[in-house]
Amino acid sequence: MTAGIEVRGLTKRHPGARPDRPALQDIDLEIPHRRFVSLIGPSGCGKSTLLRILAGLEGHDTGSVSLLGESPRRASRRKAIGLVSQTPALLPWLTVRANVALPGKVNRRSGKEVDPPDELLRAVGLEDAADQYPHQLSGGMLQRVAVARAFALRPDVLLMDEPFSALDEFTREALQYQLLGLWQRRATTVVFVTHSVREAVVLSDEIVVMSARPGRVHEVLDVDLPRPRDKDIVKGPHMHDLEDRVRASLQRAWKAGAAPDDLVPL
Ligand SMILES: Nc1ncnc2c1ncn2[C@@H]1O[C@H](COP(=O)(O)OP(=O)(O)OP(=O)(O)O)[C@@H](O)[C@H]1O
Repeated sequence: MTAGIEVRGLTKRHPGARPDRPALQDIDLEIPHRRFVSLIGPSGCGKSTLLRILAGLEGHDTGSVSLLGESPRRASRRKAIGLVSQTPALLPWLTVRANVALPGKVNRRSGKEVDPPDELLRAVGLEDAADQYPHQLSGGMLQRVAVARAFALRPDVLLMDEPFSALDEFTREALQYQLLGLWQRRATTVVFVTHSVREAVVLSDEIVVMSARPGRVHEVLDVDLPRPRDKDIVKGPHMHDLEDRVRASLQRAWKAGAAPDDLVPL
C-alpha cells in the first residue's frame, strides 16, 4: 500500500508550556494513502495540534512527518492538502458557487486540476443554493459548502477538525454520507478529528485513540465494516460491538492520562 502519511517519533511542545508537558510525545502513525482515519481522545490530548502539524501550519520539535513523501509545508504549497474546521470560513460577499470556485480561481496558474463548483455542490445536495450568499444559509448548509470547497482542488490529503460537531444529529448524518461519497470518488486520504464514537465508527477505516498529558497514540483500532455503510450495516450488531470497543479504549486512554484528582468518567 502507498504510504500516505508517516509520522515518526514526533514530539511537540507549545511555546511557554512546561518542559515536561509536551502537547504531543513520541507519536508514531502510518496512514496508507486513501484511507479514512479518525482521531479521537480526551480534550487536550493534542488532536488539533497534530492536525495543524500535518497541515504545515505548525512545526514540531523532534521526529519526522511526511505526506506522500513530502514535508507538510511542501505538500501545502503544492495545494495537496485540504482543511475543514469546525467553523466554515466563507467569504460573505461571494455567492455559494463563487466561494466553491475560489480555490480554483486563486490557483489557476498552478496547473492543478479543479472540480467544477456545480458538480461539488450537487455532491453535497446544495445545487439549489448556488446563487445564494452565506448569510442566507443554515449552519449545516454552510458546512456543506465548506466540505465542497475543500474538495475543489482535489486534495491528496483532507484534514478535518470536528467539522460536524455544531450540527444536529440528522444534518450531521446527512453530511457524513455526503463526505463518504466525495471521499470514495476522489480517493483522498482523510484525517478526521471527532469526539463522537459513532461518527468515528461510521466513517473510518481506522480509529486512532489518543491519551492526554502528554498526547500519545494509545491504540489504533481497525473498523472492519463493509462499504458502502448502508443503514443495515450501521444499525447492525457489529457496529455496536465496534462502538463498545472504541468506548472501552477511550476509557483506558482517559485513565492513562488522568491526574490523580481528576473525576473518573462513568
Ligand atoms: N498555541 C498554543 N499555545 C500553547 N498551548 C497550546 C496551544 N495550542 C494548544 N495548546 C495546548 O496543547 C494541548 C493540546 O491542545 P489541542 O487543542 O491540540 O487538543 P485537542 O485534543 O484538540 O483538544 P479538544 O478536544 O478540546 O479540542 C492542550 O494542553 C492545549 O492547552
